[in-house]
Amino acid sequence: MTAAEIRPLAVGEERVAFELLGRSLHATVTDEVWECRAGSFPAERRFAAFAGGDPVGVAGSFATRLAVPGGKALPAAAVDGVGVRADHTRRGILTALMAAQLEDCARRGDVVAVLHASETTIYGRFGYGVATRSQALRVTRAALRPDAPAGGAVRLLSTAEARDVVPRLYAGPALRPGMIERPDVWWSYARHRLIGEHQVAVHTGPDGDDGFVLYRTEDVRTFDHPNTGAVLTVRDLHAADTRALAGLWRFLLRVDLVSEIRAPGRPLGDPLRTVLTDPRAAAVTGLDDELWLRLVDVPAALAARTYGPGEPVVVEVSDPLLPSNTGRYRIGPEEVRTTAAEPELRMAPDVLAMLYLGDALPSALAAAGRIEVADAAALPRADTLFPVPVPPWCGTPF
Ligand SMILES: CC(=O)SCCNC(=O)CCNC(=O)[C@H](O)C(C)(C)COP(=O)(O)OP(=O)(O)OC[C@H]1O[C@@H](n2cnc3c(N)ncnc32)[C@H](O)[C@@H]1OP(=O)(O)O
Repeated sequence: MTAAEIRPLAVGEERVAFELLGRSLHATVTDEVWECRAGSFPAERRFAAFAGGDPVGVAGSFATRLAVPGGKALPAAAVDGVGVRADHTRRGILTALMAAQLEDCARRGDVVAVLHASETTIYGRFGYGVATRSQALRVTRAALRPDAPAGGAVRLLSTAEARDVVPRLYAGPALRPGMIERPDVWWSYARHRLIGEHQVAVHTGPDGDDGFVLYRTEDVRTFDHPNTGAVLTVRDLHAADTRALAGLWRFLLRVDLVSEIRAPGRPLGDPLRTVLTDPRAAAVTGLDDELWLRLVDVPAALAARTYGPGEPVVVEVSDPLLPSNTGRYRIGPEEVRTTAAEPELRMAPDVLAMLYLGDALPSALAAAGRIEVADAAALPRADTLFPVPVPPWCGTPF
């Protein structure tokens, strides 16, 4: 238990809370930084811990929607800005903030909460599980196949144009499970940092603008290596289809004086390799957990997604943090309902979250000891119900 007082952040306390957050993340908050960030750090939806009148911990969220398998977009809390002052850590402050925040999310009607974790050992205990993963690509000496989709045009935008065009072009949840809407509060900072600090190119296909990429280049020449090309880093790339994706990569690969393109945070199964003459020219250099998911309203979340064909399974969930989720659910392609039937599989909320967007396979989690199997016949059924054809991916930092 913590001795700190946990309460909603009040209007007027935003900057002092943001400075505390900055210190916990080893960042300095100058007037200039605050000017860029103030719009993305409202008091609303933010909880703080106070000790001796000073804020010593903070955790916030913004309202968004998360795409789930089948095409629905659910009300979601995107959790951000979590930090505890270094002289108050490991006293239960985060635990108290997370409890207050989850209760608040439930009250507001958020069906799920999502976050990106600074460290992977923190959030499982609060019911968050890894629901999407991403890969980092390193592209060198690559060229597109002659039969790769073509025909579109790419143009570079000025920063002012990009601030207007890119938010309208981002299609978000319409594209893929795991993606979220980017509300104004998100764009408020992204307009400064993401757009302001990157080159922005837009792809136009037969039906108009259908993709964009934000990238920056870094001059890595040295005295000993004066002819080394720059490193181009892709920061945000979204394309409506493979034609737009190929068009944007065709453009990137033609930027002069570049020796290497780095593309972190790309989806698993990115079609890039399929349109290159040499798939190995796009090497996978990293595999990361991406979006962490927490089902805030388990029955509503389970009912909102679609499932693969097959017989239902009975899953028992125990959720000490949000006890109304505790129960037995009969999950099948026709319907999801609570049941009194004996459970076939038992799992904690973080494990259900890992299955929910289709990223993890039930039998793999059972083999790892994360799912308690009461009836082994249920596992192959669960393996056909939960997975999805295209790996889920978020693609939005927050
Ligand atoms: C969504 C985001 O914003 S991610 C950014 C998160 N913020 C940061 O990483 C900033 C730097 N770190 C911090 O501010 C703090 O260490 C926090 C917020 C991560 C944790 O805050 P604390 O108040 O110390 O957490 P709290 O005391 O409630 O710990 C709860 C449990 O989690 C464990 N834990 C907390 N942080 C960590 C960590 N970084 N690594 C491993 N375990 C951790 C604690 O040991 C404790 O375990 P126990 O219950 O078995 O004893």
